[in-house]
This record gives sequence, structure tokens and C-alpha cells, in this order.
Amino acid sequence: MSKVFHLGVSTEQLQGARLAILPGAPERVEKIAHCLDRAEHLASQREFCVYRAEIEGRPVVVCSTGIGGPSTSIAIEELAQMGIKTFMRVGTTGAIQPKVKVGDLIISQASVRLDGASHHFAPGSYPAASDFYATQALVEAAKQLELKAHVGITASSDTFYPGQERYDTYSGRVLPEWQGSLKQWQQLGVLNYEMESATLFTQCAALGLQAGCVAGVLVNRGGGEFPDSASIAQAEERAIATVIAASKRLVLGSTHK
Ligand SMILES: O=P(O)(O)O[C@H]1O[C@H](CO)[C@@H](O)[C@H]1O
Ligand SMILES: O=c1cc[nH]c(=O)[nH]1
Repeated sequence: MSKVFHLGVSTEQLQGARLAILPGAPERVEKIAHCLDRAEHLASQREFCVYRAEIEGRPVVVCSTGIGGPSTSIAIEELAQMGIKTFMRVGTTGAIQPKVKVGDLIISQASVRLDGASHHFAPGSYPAASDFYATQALVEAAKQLELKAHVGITASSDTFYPGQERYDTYSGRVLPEWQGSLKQWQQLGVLNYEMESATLFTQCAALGLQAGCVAGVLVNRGGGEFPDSASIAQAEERAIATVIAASKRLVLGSTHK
């Protein structure tokens, strides 16, 4: 019963699970797992907290990725080694289009590759595209839950501050490469910023795996507002409800790999 290096769990412990729900934050794993049946904590190492649980009697995994591409790529690789084929990211995000409100959901159809890790799996000309069926399941789940969801392109950055063109920082500046980038993405119809989907989509597509991503909107960068804790909790809860409903559709349906 050998255990994978970073996640610290074995194939046997996953009991044949083929789908994983991937929040960024380790503290969200327990919360998600306890919304499912028969949740069992398997391991916690570094940023990776792993639970096995069940949806409609089928085993699934809930595993945190940590922030950003490098740790996300490790979680995907080690879960794939243990038989996971479908990777459903659930996270939080900052919107950049005025029509997107705090508390809405963003379902990423594809991502701008502002990361480094995705370039270790496929050249820059390769698209960071979600799996059609995983995305469709997320869209249908949000509709079923009567939640406002925007479907489109996400900018997925390795950094929270310069790569998302934030000036309220220690230095107060960003490199020329990023100056005006927020406006450029807005003009190109990009909906939001987050930090893992470019790696997730590129790695999974390149390896023949299935990936989807839903995020709750914490802030709209245009409005400059920072939400209160109730709004943050609501955005998280909506994204979690959606990823669980979508995962149920996938494990019960025929489009799950
Ligand atoms: O809420 P999570 O999933 O961590 O997602 C977002 O929040 C973190 C930044 O605060 C990044 O990981 C970003 O992608
Ligand atoms: O603005 C935001 C909010 C959450 N996560 C991000 O990466 N950016």
C-alpha cells in the first residue's frame, strides 16, 4: 500500500474513486466532504488535505490544491496516478466585468495562461480549455440551484498582486508587462482573475483527463469594494453547492470519464 509522495494517500484508500473535487484552500476540504456521504479524512500534508467521501454511493475524493499552478499540478498528477479522471475545481475569484456581481458564480470555459506551470505540460499555443461535459454539468447545476452563473474566459495568474495588476501593495508598482493588462483583459471579454485554472485545464487536456472550474465572486475589481465576511461565505457556499451538484450529475451520467 504505497502512498504518493505529496498527498500521502494510497490508491487503495481512494476505493476506486474517479472524480475529485478540488478547492484551493485546505480548510474548505472538510466543509465540502461533510456535505457528502461517509466522509473520511485520509491525510493532511503541506497544502494538501485529502478526504474520501461518497456521492450516491460512488466514491469521490476532495483534495485541496493550495494556491497556484505548481501545487495544483502536483495534486492533479498524484490523483491521476491513483485513478482520478475528472477534476472539478471550486474556488473564489475577483471579477473584472461590471455585469458580474459579488456572490455570482463564474464557470470558466477556458483560461488565459498567465501561469508558469501549464507551460511544463504543453506549449503556449495550446489552449487552456475546460472539458465540455464537466463545464456543461456545472452550468446545469447552477441552473438547477437557481444561481446566477457567468460562463466564459478566465485570466489565471501565478500571482495575486502584480499579475492581477494590483497597485495597493508594498511597492505600489507593477512591471510594464502588467501595466494596463486588467483593462486589456476586460476589453477582450475576460470575466475574472483566479490562480489555478490555467494549469488545471492545460494539464488535464494534455493528459486526456476531464476538468471543470467554478468560482464564487468575492470582489469586483471595477467597483473596488471588498466584501464583508457574509458575502464571502455566501460566494463560497454557492460555489460548493454547484460543484457538488455538478459532480453528482457526472458520477451518475455517461459523460464522466
Ligand atoms: O479560493 P481559491 O480556490 O484558493 O482561489 C482563489 O483564491 C486564492 C487567492 O486568494 C487563489 O488560489 C485563487 O485562485
Ligand atoms: O481578486 C481575486 C480574488 C480571489 N482570487 C484571486 O485570484 N483574485
